[in-house]
Amino acid sequence: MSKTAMGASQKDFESAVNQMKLLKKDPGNEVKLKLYAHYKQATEGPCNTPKPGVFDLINKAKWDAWNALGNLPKETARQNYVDLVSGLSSSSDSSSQVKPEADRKQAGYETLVMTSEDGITKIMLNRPTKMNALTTQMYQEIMLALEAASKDDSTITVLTGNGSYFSSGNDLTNFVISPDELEERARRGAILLRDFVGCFIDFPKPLVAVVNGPAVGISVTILRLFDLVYASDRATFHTPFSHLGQTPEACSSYTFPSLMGPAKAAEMLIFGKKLTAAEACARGLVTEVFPDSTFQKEVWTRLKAYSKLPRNALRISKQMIRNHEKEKLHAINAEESRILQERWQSDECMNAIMNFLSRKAKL
Ligand SMILES: CCCC/C=C/CC(=O)SCCNC(=O)CCNC(=O)[C@H](O)C(C)(C)COP(=O)(O)OP(=O)(O)OC[C@H]1O[C@@H](n2cnc3c(N)ncnc32)[C@H](O)[C@@H]1OP(=O)(O)O
Repeated sequence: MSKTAMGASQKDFESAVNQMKLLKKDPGNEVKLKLYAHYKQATEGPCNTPKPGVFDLINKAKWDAWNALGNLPKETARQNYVDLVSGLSSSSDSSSQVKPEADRKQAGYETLVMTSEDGITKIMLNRPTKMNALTTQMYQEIMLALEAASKDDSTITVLTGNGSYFSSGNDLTNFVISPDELEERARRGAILLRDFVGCFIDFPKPLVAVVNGPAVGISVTILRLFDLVYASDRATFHTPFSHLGQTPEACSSYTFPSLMGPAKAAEMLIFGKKLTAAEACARGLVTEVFPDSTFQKEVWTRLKAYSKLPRNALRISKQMIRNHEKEKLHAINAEESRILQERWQSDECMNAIMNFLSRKAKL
């Protein structure tokens, strides 16, 4: 089965299983349980063995982890297992099997492609088979990439997506955890979210979103923290937070009403109305919409011209526009992250995510 059609192939999976055997550093119990659960789900399907007794602690923890995956499809479990091992291998010295040159991403990023050319640093989300859904690793890599871009000698920084989507938002498998991990994971998720959004609030240079296709969730709300948002006319903008038992993030509870008025913001953030690119442009979320057939050519020509403008003048002007709001945005970001930490532990949220994972619900 090809990787493009169904995520990780059986060969990728077997290679990940072999890679695990070579791992020298113990990844810790939490990760080992997650690997175990996804391995069992990928090879045997949903957990249907009797629950071990309460004193059989190790086997009970393993059973809980596997059982928590519910009806997660085998293919998804296989892909998650491969993603997990790939994350471990990249941070371990046993990642001895160096990838072939052509396959290696620049500067050690696993989930992004980062390039710098003509005064423009481009950060491209690179999980096209998963619609660029944002994993924990990806949030971390984006923060690292932004940090590097803020210090390099480029004039403009661009975020875009590889493939048909800009991004489908938070990777819902981030929530695939056993119930006893939930509180701690929600706490860590809130810190990750606050730090991630904080990097955008503080980013010192002109930041441009090249929205190549549909955007969902946090990949929409974060756009108001960019200086320019160029969208293909194929792009859509969807924030289905209530459907997921969740609430707005990336300061959108403040920035969207101030941008488009509370009534239009409510339509998106409370009721999950999906906007076309033209509608998003009319509401001020998008700077300009281009026909998909000429999108890349027109946008990059424009950006290359902008990148020749005096670097410091651009940076200082951006900071003058943004500095008034910065403190307020950080406070809102902290509050939204705190509220989401609670939401992620709610039945409403867990049910919505299990429905997506078991393919009962899609946007
Ligand atoms: C720590 C910080 C937390 C910040 C919180 C942010 C909140 C949000 O971002 S909420 C938004 C969450 N996103 C979603 O609810 C989108 C869920 N995805 C979908 O509804 C659909 O996948 C789609 C409408 C985006 C695309 O549908 P389509 O039929 O075209 O393609 P699929 O076959 O569904 O997708 C291909 C492949 O990609 C996987 N995938 C896509 N999006 C996600 C996602 N957000 N999380 C996890 N996985 C996703 C999908 O499962 C498919 O995988 P398989 O091929 O392995 O089945």
